Amino acid sequence: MCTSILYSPKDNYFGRNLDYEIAYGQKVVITPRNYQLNYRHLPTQDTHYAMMGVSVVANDYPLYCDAINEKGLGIAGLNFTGPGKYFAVDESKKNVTSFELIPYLLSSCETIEDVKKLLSETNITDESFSKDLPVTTLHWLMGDKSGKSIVIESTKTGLHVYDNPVNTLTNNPVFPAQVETLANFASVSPAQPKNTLVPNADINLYSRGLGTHHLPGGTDSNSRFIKAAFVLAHAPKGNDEVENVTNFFHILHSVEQAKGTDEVADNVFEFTMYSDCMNLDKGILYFTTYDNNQINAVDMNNEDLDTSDLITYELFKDQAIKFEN
Ligand SMILES: C[C@H](CCC(=O)NCCS(=O)(=O)O)[C@H]1CC[C@H]2[C@@H]3[C@H](O)C[C@@H]4C[C@H](O)CC[C@]4(C)[C@H]3C[C@H](O)[C@]12C
Repeated sequence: MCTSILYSPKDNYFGRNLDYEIAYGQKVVITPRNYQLNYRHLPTQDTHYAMMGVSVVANDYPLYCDAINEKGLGIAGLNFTGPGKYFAVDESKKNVTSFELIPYLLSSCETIEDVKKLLSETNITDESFSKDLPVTTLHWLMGDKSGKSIVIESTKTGLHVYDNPVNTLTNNPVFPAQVETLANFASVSPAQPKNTLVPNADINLYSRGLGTHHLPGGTDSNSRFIKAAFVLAHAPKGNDEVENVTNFFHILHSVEQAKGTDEVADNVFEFTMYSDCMNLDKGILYFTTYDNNQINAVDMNNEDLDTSDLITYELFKDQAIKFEN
């Protein structure tokens, strides 16, 4: 399972938990403006917006899991097995494979309005990158500097783009059905509840936090959707970068998966491999990983973005415990 959010206290922060059981050797990857972007069905782009995110690099191609561009547009791909469906090439549309979608959108769009326009003439095709890296069915959360986000879903009924009122995305079911379930938890609150159950009885509110008693805590995607939407909606808005990056990771870590809690096959467990937080306004990617709680960062503006080769940084690191004695 995965969870992605857009948090906008002042600057806008976009990112995700990547929960899975298979590591693909992801790195932090910057694609500079003059890296040649090739597509299966579209013309090569010799120059485009620079982008940065978490990616697998295969045959010198950036296979992004999530990324932002230099204009402050962010995107994350999350598993969407079941409802998700890609199509054969459609000559009346711009055809883009699912693994090209992130560079395709980030290379030329500045806002989610630009994305909506481009997607209205786009078909996502069902071709794989290679035999070893087959097609994965995803849906995507995208956010920009306006503080608004959209969800992109390609299903058997076609390509859909939904405005996202809660700036949160997890996995199944389809996004409109996910949003509908929020109603079941509408009374969840950070405040202590009023006794409307048996108003005449004197009910002892025996614990703090009883307003969240019905908040789901499971690792399933609907539970994480509700919980992340709640924690995000009530997150404080800090004044400085460190405070807001810290808040961001607390929101994501409220739905992270500890090893041993989500069994996907006999004795195989999904867990939160990494969490990232990308400042859309400043072009900085912060990250933590399962084995390293330290917040690490890469600032794309500290690189020469007018170059043509991919720039990579290690993502998975060892734990760094600071002994005090
Ligand atoms: C597994 C990841 C999604 C995590 C997630 O949503 N987990 C929930 C699992 S489930 O619902 O409970 O089954 C997805 C997100 C982005 C995906 C990667 C990106 O799409 C980039 C390439 C695309 C290639 O086609 C396959 C390898 C790959 C490198 C993908 C591997 C894998 O499918 C990733 C890493």
